[in-house]
Amino acid sequence: MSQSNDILQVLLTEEQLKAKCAEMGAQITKDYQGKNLLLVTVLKGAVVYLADLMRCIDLPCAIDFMVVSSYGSGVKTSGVVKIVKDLDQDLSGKDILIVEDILDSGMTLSYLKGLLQGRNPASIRIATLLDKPSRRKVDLQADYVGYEVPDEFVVGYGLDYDEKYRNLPYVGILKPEVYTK
Ligand SMILES: O=P(O)(O)OC[C@H]1O[C@H](OP(=O)(O)OP(=O)(O)O)[C@H](O)[C@@H]1O
Ligand code: HPA
Ligand SMILES: [Mg+2]
Repeated sequence: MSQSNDILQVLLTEEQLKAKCAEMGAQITKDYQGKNLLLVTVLKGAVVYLADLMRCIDLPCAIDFMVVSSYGSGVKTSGVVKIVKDLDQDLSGKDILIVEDILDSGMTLSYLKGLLQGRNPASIRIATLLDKPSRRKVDLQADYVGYEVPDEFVVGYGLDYDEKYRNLPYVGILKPEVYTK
């Protein structure tokens, strides 16, 4: 059965996502000239965005990954951010750009930013493809934002519900009956 049957509405098409990566990549390329850029990506959701964004950054840059989880198999944050896998390197002197798929309650990123800040990087910023400001629980803003999304649970382009839908090429609103039944 096609996963598209569970989608209420397509919010962002493949073409829009591609254009946004090009736009954000060009801005990051401008801003990080002469810097020691390290893209820190939060698995698993942000992996699709990273793969597209990094190819639009025309600069030498390294990548590294963390696994952090607070949603488990639900649609609401547990509020407890768990580090499942940490970075493999020292951050001193590096210009860190945290790459995320979505900034929702902000619990994940505020925890992560604080943690990495304590490791003495040269700078630290956040790039998020999606921003859902209506759900924010902590005062946090990203430095680079792709699109603002409404207060709906969205999936696709890396974002999951219960580990499904990550491979949809677009971002769509999940039908509520999928997670209320
Ligand atoms: O702003 P918040 O409310 O903290 O939500 C954002 C986080 O939630 C999702 O991750 P999740 O914990 O579902 O892990 P996943 O990336 O493996 O899907 C998403 O990828 C962000 O990392
Ligand atoms: O809307 C969402 N969709 C998928 N994962 C998420 N993690 C936080 N918000 C969301
Ligand atoms: Mg998730």
